[in-house]
Amino acid sequence: MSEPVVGVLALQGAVREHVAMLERAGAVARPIRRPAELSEVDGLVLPGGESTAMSSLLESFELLQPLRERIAAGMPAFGSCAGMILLARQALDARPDQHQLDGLDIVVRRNAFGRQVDSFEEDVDFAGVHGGPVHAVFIRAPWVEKVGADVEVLASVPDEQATRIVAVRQGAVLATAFHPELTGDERVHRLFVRIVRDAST
Ligand SMILES: NC(=O)CC[C@H](N)C(=O)O
Repeated sequence: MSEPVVGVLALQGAVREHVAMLERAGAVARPIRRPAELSEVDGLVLPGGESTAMSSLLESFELLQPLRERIAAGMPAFGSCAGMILLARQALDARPDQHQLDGLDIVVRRNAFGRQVDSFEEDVDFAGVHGGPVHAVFIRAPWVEKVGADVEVLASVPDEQATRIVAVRQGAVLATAFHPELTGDERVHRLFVRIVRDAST
């Protein structure tokens, strides 16, 4: 297939950075705000930002249902930070009315590292990404507290109490608690573009 078309949910958050990284990773990237635009992409990135705000914007832009349906039908999706929270089946420490897209059989905890440190950076080994560890930028990041049987853990970091899961994949859905779009290293985006290509052929 030629270059896959990958949307970036553009309601709020780090949209431009993802667009730039996707283009470097060999995709045609498009900001997405309307259901009609969503139907034209082969995959979608849900950026970091604020999951509570994004959740209510998804509803007011009438994207919540179409997005749930496309993800359930197998559209590849990649969520970073707030995007990971939205893709999860359940989010702890979230507002009770926050919407979940249910694309990943995981339970995440919002702002989980935030109790000790708001933001930090760390080099993490990332399964499926070759050429050395990925420099991970965490900004009021969630961690993954529970994973279902079909979920692959791709990266973890040590915390004061335990090792915390910070990157996962289930089928064509990928998520990181950190922001690979902020580092100039497009290897995680390349992995996602490969997932999109494989799903479309
Ligand atoms: N950098 C981020 O995306 C932070 C996520 C934010 N803490 C939230 O709950 O949505």
